Amino acid sequence: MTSNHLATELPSWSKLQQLHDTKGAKYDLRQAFKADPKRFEKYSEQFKGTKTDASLLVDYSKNLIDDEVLKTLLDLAREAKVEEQRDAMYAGVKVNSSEGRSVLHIALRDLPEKFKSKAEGVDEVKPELEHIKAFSDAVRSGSHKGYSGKQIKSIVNIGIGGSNLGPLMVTQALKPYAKKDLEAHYVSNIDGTHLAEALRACDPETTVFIIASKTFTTQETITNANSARDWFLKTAKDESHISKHFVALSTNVKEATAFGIDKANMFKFWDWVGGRYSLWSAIGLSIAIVIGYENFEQLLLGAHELDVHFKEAPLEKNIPVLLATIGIWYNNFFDAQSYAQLPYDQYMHRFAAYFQQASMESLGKGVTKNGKRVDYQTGEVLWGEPGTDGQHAFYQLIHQGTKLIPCDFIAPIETQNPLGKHHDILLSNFFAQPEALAFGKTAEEAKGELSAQDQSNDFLIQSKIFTGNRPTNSILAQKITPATLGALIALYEHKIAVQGFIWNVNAYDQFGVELGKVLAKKILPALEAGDPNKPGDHDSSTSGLISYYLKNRKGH
Ligand SMILES: O=P(O)(O)OC[C@H]1O[C@@H](O)[C@H](O)[C@@H](O)[C@@H]1O
Repeated sequence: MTSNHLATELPSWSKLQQLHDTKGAKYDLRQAFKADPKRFEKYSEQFKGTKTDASLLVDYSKNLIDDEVLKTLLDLAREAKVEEQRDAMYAGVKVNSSEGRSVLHIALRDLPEKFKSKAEGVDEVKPELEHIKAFSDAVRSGSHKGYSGKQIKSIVNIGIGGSNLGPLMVTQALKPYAKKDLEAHYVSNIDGTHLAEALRACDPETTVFIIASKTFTTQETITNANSARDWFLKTAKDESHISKHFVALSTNVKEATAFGIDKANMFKFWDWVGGRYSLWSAIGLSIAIVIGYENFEQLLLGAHELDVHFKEAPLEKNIPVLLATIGIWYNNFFDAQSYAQLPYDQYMHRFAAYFQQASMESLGKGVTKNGKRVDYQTGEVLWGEPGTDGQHAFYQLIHQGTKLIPCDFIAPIETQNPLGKHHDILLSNFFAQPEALAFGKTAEEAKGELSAQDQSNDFLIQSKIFTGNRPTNSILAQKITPATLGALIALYEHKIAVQGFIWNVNAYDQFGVELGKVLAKKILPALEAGDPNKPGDHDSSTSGLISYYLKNRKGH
């Protein structure tokens, strides 16, 4: 299923522009809620797993939308053939056209084999899960021992981008499910500090290194893995001990073998698993080790149930489609420059960082799948920090700044750590912030709060006005369990897919990360040679910086 369109050519695009100009820009949420007491019921959806405890309530009523806007957004989705593109993706059609690959992270979690996706390797998913189960069980139970017979106490996942952010985010978000006597470290940065700090906390006799790299050629990961091996061999001495302490997660068996990893210690996945969608694959091995295979399976099943919802719910009730199209409403018609994910759950502190890669690497594209340059905005700039920390840092700008920043607020109903009044206080903030953003404070109200003397102080009155009409979605999860987290991640993955379908960009390649890598490889020899007078052939700025670095570096 290919589509040829520029989003601006779809009939509903100009209608949305009109709707924005005639009423969207002036939309008043106070009036909208007053006019329709059932607005919350109308503009909210519940998602409940049937075989898992996944449970989400998504309230999108505090958006600058009415029935006509919503209908037109969904018309836009239909005109862009979102449903057909989704079905093609699920079936295994090579929708990643530039790389000639299917996009089948949904197949990794299709444990009930509902979608019958077709691609080479789909039938290997379950045996590979068995492999993950066997290894994670062995590490957790202590039956997998280090070379000197001791039980494994630490794992170090060495990987970057999609081979790091997913497992890191999930193991943090699900920390209450983690095995207590096992430390997990995640090393991604080429900055030696990252590895050095992790190794300081490890003992070579009781550490397993997980080298996670789809391609197994990524400079940071291979360099870190080599340094980890050197560190290990300094104590272990004998290379034959490596097999008990190093495993590889990769699609590239050849490179992993060349690195010295035993076939039995390789966990494979397939080219139809994009790096930023890979936590469900062997890349999730560290998740299975940390929270146990049964919980890992719940994560997969929760995501699968959301996959079923995305596939089967009519667009009007389809949560990823609703969030995606409402996002487009602001991104393309209100010129919103960014979008914030604000989890009110301390364990989810890497959630926005994870979706920064998933969303921005997927949708940061300027050409359509047919090679036409787009004449509209694509990927949202995604950012966020957990509440309430964010409130005391950057919310001022969201409330009263000049930029429109649509936000998603996410919170669990049940906390993992009941502690006095804490959770109610946290949730009171979770409820209050979207309320304040939507309804603001008028000049009259601001004036009413001032002393008689200050009521004529226009600066004070103006400064205390909250314009309101700042849009938010509020997502309440019952509890951040493995299945609910799986569903939540899948929800946002599909939001990305829908936006990609509508903007008609390939959300599954990443050519934009290449150029900098190539230039760094050209620069490295000059740094190694160390002659400040020979920085290489560059512009005066780059040469000047390299020379300055070479002149001033010490202790090299
Ligand atoms: O897993 P690999 O092959 O080492 O790749 C890691 C990351 O490498 C980056 O260059 C890519 O942009 C990411 O998409 C990817 O996740």
